Amino acid sequence: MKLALLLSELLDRSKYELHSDIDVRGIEDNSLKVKEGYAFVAIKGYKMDGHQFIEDAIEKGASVIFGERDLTPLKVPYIRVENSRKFLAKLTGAFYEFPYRKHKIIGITGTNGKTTTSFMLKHFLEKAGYSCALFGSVQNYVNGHKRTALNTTPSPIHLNQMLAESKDEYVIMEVSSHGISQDRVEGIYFDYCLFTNLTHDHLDYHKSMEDYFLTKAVLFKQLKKSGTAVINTQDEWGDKLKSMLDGSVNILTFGDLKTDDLQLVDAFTDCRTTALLRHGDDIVTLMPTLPGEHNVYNAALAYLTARKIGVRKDKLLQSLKNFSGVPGRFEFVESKGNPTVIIDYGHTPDAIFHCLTTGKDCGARKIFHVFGFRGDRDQTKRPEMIRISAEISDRYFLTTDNLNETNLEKMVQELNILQAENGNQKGEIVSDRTLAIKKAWNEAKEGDWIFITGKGLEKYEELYTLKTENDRQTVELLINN
Ligand SMILES: CC(=O)N[C@H]1[C@@H](OP(=O)(O)OP(=O)(O)OC[C@H]2O[C@@H](n3ccc(=O)[nH]c3=O)[C@H](O)[C@@H]2O)O[C@H](CO)[C@@H](O)[C@@H]1O[C@H](C)C(=O)N[C@@H](C)C(=O)N[C@H](CCC(=O)O)C(=O)O
Ligand SMILES: Nc1ncnc2c1ncn2[C@@H]1O[C@H](COP(=O)(O)OP(=O)(O)OP(=O)(O)O)[C@@H](O)[C@H]1O
Repeated sequence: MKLALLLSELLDRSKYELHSDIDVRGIEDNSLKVKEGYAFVAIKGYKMDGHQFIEDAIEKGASVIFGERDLTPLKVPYIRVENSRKFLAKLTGAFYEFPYRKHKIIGITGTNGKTTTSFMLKHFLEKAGYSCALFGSVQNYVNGHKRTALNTTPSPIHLNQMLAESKDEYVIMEVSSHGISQDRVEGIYFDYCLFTNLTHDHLDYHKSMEDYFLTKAVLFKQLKKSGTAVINTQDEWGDKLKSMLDGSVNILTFGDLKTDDLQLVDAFTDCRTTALLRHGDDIVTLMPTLPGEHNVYNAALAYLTARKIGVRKDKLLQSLKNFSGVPGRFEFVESKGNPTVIIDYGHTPDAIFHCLTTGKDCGARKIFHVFGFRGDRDQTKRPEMIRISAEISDRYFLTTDNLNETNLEKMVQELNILQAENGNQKGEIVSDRTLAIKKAWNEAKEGDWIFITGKGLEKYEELYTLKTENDRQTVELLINN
């Protein structure tokens, strides 16, 4: 594509008219991936500064460079832009001819429940006959095919590539706060934006809950004029979001007040929570196949959105019965005569609270809990997670999750301090995750429930004693021995 055409909607003509005829064959922000004729956008990142790799990009064949710094003339044209991240997203959108415009776009944000709500909504829409792409943390789905997901919200290059390839009528995407703050969805306008909840997480990145909230709120500024915000107002931040948006966009709310569009009237909590809801003048009984009141909230948001899209109530209730769950979210591993094991991705205080409480509601005799913390990630949530586990479970094992840049000795030292300050005598530190699971397995009896939280079905990144690849495989090994 000629540079002039590519930039016509993005920059003032004076910035590029001398180079209008340059042919741009692709776009990259990673010099290692640049090919002949590509545009390279230099981004100042968290670890590195892309401006350092400009020469590298030129050597690989870049035909034009964009960046934020004033630079001495280069071998190829250099165009300075205000904000490289925003520009990369807009440039990629233009390169793929604004592919979001071909689809109905649904963005889901919030601390917990994005993946579950997105899977439920995809299921609802597909059962109603719509084709549906999904971009999220478990996997991406495009034109009915699965692809590996590297980030919850893909980079703008990957995102626009997938939007361009997708022939799906609807595209559902999980939008993380990192994705929003790094402008990965810049230039994309949404038909629906959903807000699940906001609780303690990512305060290593956002510094305060207010800052975290304001980042999430940015997504709702990208609603189309005809778009709708679907908000869980039971959550205090959801309520705040509603007040912030009131009068500026269409809003639908799920909550426990008469003024809510979908009102939670009652919830009967046993293993499969049944919820009685009022939708306008209609009474709806939701019974998600996934246990827990939190999954009623997820199902309610998906239901409200699908109804607004036009799917009939009876179709939705019928398809909810066939929902087969989400990989690694309250995933049962059951075997005769053994304890029940639940593998769950929960890695926030609120998530483990909901998970363990659901175990109690399901009639677990004793609750065993195996969990750890990601190295280099929000350390302020750790004490609360231990306090919740110590209060609800009968026995808990603190172990390792992905260590990232932290070394094992340092993590174990931290676990010891955290346990001494926040735990109780029910807790024990077993740093090898597979051995922690084994210990829980050996102590628990039939009728007890073992919760292994934090990783879902993610692959282990550390080397452990049992040579398994994830929590599920570890449990299966123990069952079969
Ligand atoms: C801290 C963080 O979020 N980093 C994200 C960010 O990377 P960055 O821009 O800071 O990259 P950097 O390594 O500093 O490099 C700067 C620039 O130099 C370029 N470079 C680098 C080396 C080189 O040789 N040549 C070169 O050109 C890089 O391509 C980049 O453009 O932008 C990248 C592209 O969009 C992301 O892939 C990357 O996500 C990393 C991998 C990550 O793990 N992020 C996590 C925290 C994240 O985003 N998580 C959320 C979900 C959170 C949740 O809900 O749990 C998500 O949406 O996935
Ligand atoms: N509505 C909810 N409220 C509180 N906790 C929830 C809710 N939904 C799910 N959870 C818990 O959070 C965990 C992660 O759920 P899910 O993957 O759906 O959320 P997510 O927002 O995609 O998370 P992440 O951003 O970490 O990928 C679940 O395994 C469960 O323990």
